[in-house]
Parts: sequence; C-alpha cells; structure tokens
Amino acid sequence: MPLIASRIASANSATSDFPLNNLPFGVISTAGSPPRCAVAIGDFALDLAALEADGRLDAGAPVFAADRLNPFMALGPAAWARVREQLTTLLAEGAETPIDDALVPLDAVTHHLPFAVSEYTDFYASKMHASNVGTMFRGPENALPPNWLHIPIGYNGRASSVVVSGTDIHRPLGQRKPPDAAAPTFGPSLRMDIELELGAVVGVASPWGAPITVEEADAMIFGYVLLNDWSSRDIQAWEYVPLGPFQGKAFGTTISPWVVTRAALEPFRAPLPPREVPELPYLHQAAPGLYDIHLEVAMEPPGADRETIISRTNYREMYYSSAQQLAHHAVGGCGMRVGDLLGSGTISGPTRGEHGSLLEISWGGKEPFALDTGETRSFIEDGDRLTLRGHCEGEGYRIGFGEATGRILPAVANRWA
Ligand SMILES: O=C(O)/C=C/C(=O)CC(=O)CC(=O)O
Ligand SMILES: [Ca+2]
Ligand SMILES: [Mg+2]
Repeated sequence: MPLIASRIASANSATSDFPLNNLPFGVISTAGSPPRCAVAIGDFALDLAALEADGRLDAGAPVFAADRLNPFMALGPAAWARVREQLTTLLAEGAETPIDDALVPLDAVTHHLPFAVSEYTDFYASKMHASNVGTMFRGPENALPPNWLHIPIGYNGRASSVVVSGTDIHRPLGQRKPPDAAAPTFGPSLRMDIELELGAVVGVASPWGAPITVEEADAMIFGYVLLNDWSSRDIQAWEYVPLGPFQGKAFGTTISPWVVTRAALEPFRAPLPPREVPELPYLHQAAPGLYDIHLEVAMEPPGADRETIISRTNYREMYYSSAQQLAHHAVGGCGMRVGDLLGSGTISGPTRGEHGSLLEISWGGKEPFALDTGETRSFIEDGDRLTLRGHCEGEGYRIGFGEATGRILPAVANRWA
C-alpha cells in the first residue's frame, strides 16, 4: 500500500512516524487545558475532543474529551473503523473541513498515559532471549525450560507502575544476594536493565469463564505500543524461584504515548516461525501472527551530547504472537478487560547487536560494551537515558511508534541503611 497523501505536509515525508496511513491514538494536554484524546499526524497532534464537540468527528458516542482511550476502545471494532475512516477523509490532501483549531504542534504537547492499564501481563516469547537468560541464570544445559516450546510463558505484572514515555524512574531498593555471598543484603539495585518489548493493548473484553480462540483474540487487540519492562537483574535473580519475577520488575514499565492500531499495522503482518514441536490446537494461528517492525535501543549517558544505538532488532524474531498469548491467557477462564496490557517478552535477535536487554548485550556484565562517548557500560548507571524506537517500513512512508524513553534516577533514601 502506498502513502496516503495528507493536507498536513509534514505527514507526507518518508521519514515521518505519523503519516495518514498511521493515525495512532494518544492522550495529550496543552498549557491551560486538560488531557483529551488525540491522533498524531505529521508534526502535529489532532485534538479529537475539539472535532467531536461540533460534530466534525463522531464515534457513535461522546468519548474523546476523556483523559484516556478506554471509553473509545470500549465502543469496539466497528467504531474504531468508523473513526479511522472519518479521520482519513478529514486529513486527506484537498479536504476542506476546517481543522486548524484542532491542530497542536507535537513539541507543544504533554503526553499522558494513553489508556488506563487494567492489568499488565508480561510474556517470554523470544527464543533467543529465553535461551540467553536461561543460560545465564540456570546454566547452558537449562537454556530453554522444558515447557517453553509448548506454552507462551508469562507472569502477572503490575498495572500500577506502568508510566508514559518521558517519566524518569528511580533505581529500586531491594534484596539481592550474589551467589558467593552468605546472606542477602538490602539496597539500591546494582544491575539495572531494560527490556525491549512490544505491548499489545486489549480493546474488547472477554467474559470471565469463557475461553477464546486465537482468531477471536487477534480481533480483540486495539493496537500496540513500545514497552520497556525495566528490570533489576540482581533483585530478580534472588527472588524469582519458584514464583517468577516480583519486585525486580514491579517498579516501572514505560510505554510509548501513541497506540498504533492493528488496522495501521495490517500491511506489515509477518509469519510466525515454523513450530519446532506440535502445537496444541488452542494455540494454532493460521494467519501471519507477527509484524515486521524495526526496533532500536539508544543509550545516552548523563551530560552527553549524543546517544549510542546499542541494539537493532525486529519483532519478527518472536516465537509466539500477542494473539496466541491472549488466547492462552484466557483459556482457563481468566476474563480479559478493555485496557489490559500484554508485554510481548523481550525481543532479541541472534547476535549481540540485536539483543533486547543489557544483560544479554554485556553477557551478564562480563563483557562491557562501549558508547560513542568513550564510556563503557554493563548495566544502567544513574542519569542514563534509555530510548526505544520502532517503525514499519512501507513504500515511501513508515508506520512509526514514536519513542518510549526514560532516565534512571538515583534510588530514593534507604531508610534501613
Ligand atoms: O528466565 C527467567 O528466569 C526470567 C526471565 C525474565 O526476565 C522474565 C521476563 O520479563 C521475560 C521477558 O521479557 O522476555
Ligand atoms: Ca519482560
Ligand atoms: Mg515491569
């Protein structure tokens, strides 16, 4: 599909994240006015509440003056399609309905969490990442757990600590115990890490007690965001047996401000890799379950005038799709809600420059990597900024995700020191 030309000139640039083909939804505010729903177009945010107020946009019910996308998502796929169609018409090249009053330059907006996160679940679906972490945590003979090729492994995370891009995060306090220490100690995490992930946003609820098929699950997904599942590797390594990550991943998860819709991603669907063992029927997905999304991670130390790209990979690297994960999530009767967020799991490609965590890039801290400033890193130091970016490459346009960025601040005071 080619670029759809827009009346907004900046949206027609081949390097804009937000051409008319994209139309990602978010929540913005400007000086003196409250948060409301918007779409990104070129270098602007288009204020949907302003358009809705006088009937230039109609979702079927008034939803866009809200400070979150949940009411709009809850209207369901027919309303999503109808709004996408209306916006495509309003923003097309040559369209004449006045919209200038609703356009705000992106550099003048404050981003808010785009939706109220009902619950947050995180998966473990890159074979390369799982093998690398397994090797480091449990030894090469246990690289991949015996269930990994059969179950999309996940754990229940914390919705309360999901924050929007640009929010700085304090290094967590917690327990850690190096293998050779006699007893655990308490203090700021010493092995702070990122996880490069894609977050699927559920826009249609499924009732408690009712399993769903993979096809039904796919249709329930409203869109996707970039997701950084900040991780404290020393806290995680000590706490995770036998119930999995807890405090090591509960202090902050950053998502990008714009939800890129499933509709915008449709031309970029990519096949799942061949199954390595027979798959149970409830997990089978006939349609291409992944997307061809180029991803990168940038690191910028404090006081530096430039960032270093420390990893480049692609969402095609995954073994399980979000639809398979969602179907697995619900199969025992777990109800899913509008605003549920599903982390894909860390996305790692085969080589060191394609890994989605510092744990892998520095191989457990044993092989520090260099930044363009001349400094080296194994894990994150205070003041470092980490930024995730992603886009699909179309013919003369891209479907961009914007970025998910955050800085790690020093830990809060340790009142037990
Ligand atoms: O193998 C383990 O013990 C834990 C691995 C993780 O870091 C969990 C996680 O967040 C999975 C992921 O993002 O892929
Ligand atoms: Ca994770
Ligand atoms: Mg987290």
